[in-house]
Amino acid sequence: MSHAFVEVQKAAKRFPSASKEAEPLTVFENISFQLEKGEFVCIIGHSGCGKSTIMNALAGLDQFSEGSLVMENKEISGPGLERGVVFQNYSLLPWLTALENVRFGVRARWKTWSDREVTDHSMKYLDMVGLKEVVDRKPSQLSGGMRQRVSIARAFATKPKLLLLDEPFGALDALTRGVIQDELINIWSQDQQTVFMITHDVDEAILLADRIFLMTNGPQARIAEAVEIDLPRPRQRASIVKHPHFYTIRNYLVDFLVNRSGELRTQEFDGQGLRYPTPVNPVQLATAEATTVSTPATPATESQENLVKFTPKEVRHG
Ligand SMILES: Nc1ncnc2c1ncn2[C@@H]1O[C@H](COP(=O)(O)OP(=O)(O)OP(=O)(O)O)[C@@H](O)[C@H]1O
Repeated sequence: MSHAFVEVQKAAKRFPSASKEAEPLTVFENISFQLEKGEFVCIIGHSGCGKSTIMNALAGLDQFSEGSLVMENKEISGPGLERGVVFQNYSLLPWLTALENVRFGVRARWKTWSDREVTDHSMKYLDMVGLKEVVDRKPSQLSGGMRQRVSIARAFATKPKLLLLDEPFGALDALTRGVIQDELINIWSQDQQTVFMITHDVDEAILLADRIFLMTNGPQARIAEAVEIDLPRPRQRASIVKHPHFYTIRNYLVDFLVNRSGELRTQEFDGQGLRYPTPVNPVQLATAEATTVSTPATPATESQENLVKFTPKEVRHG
């Protein structure tokens, strides 16, 4: 029996090809990972590698072709209120106001609550995302950022044990995105839900995540590594870039996406051991002595010198 909150083992997804003669499309295979309770995990990888397919399976909206998926030792076989999803396109009910959209989710979750309790609880979360003044507006009367906030408020208000975020800020401008990221951190730090989030934004992943899963390119994609983000919390967007590890981690992630996500596809992987990079002191790297120093000797810069100063280290055997 697993002690992990969520456990995926040897998962694969195959789609039949258009012609009968051709092989089915294997989007990904041999994917195994665990999520610990209260953990914030981001997953990044190039378009088409199967991130949304994994998320849909976690949400219970789709199934793997092979492998197992359990949450608290129970197989996930369909959608459930213990899992909340926020999609990029908000998915609000257009005929309901912001408040009614949130109330809808809260009412479904707590059927015995009075109307007052449902409203108060919904208002609390709308207030948290800064929408107290516009709760009576319908989605068409709200900006994109406001709609996404309603969607986040609705998901968090139902207090799902597992929150699934599929590029929730993808359509937002940089300023709004930053504000909502801060709100997400605030709510998550209060409620300590487990969050699994897809993003294409490396900086966003570093700001938010405890671990970042790196997916190789599809087809036959897999999770190649899990990068542990050891930057202290609470993290602030403005100051996180000054941390000596920030650019080291960032460069490592960018290097993976630009240079390694394609090459790694052909390498053998047993689906069990996930790896994270241990920052290596560039000076000691030159002497080939130590392999685990947590802080680079020189202040981090965005220069090429800082690229890939890591030695992967095996962790988490499932
Ligand atoms: N119903 C389907 N039938 C056939 N192929 C599909 C189906 N659904 C998804 N795919 C394929 O599966 C692959 C993975 O899709 P998915 O949306 O999970 O990728 P992704 O990593 O989330 O991409 P993006 O970052 O662009 O959102 C893609 O090549 C897609 O074309």
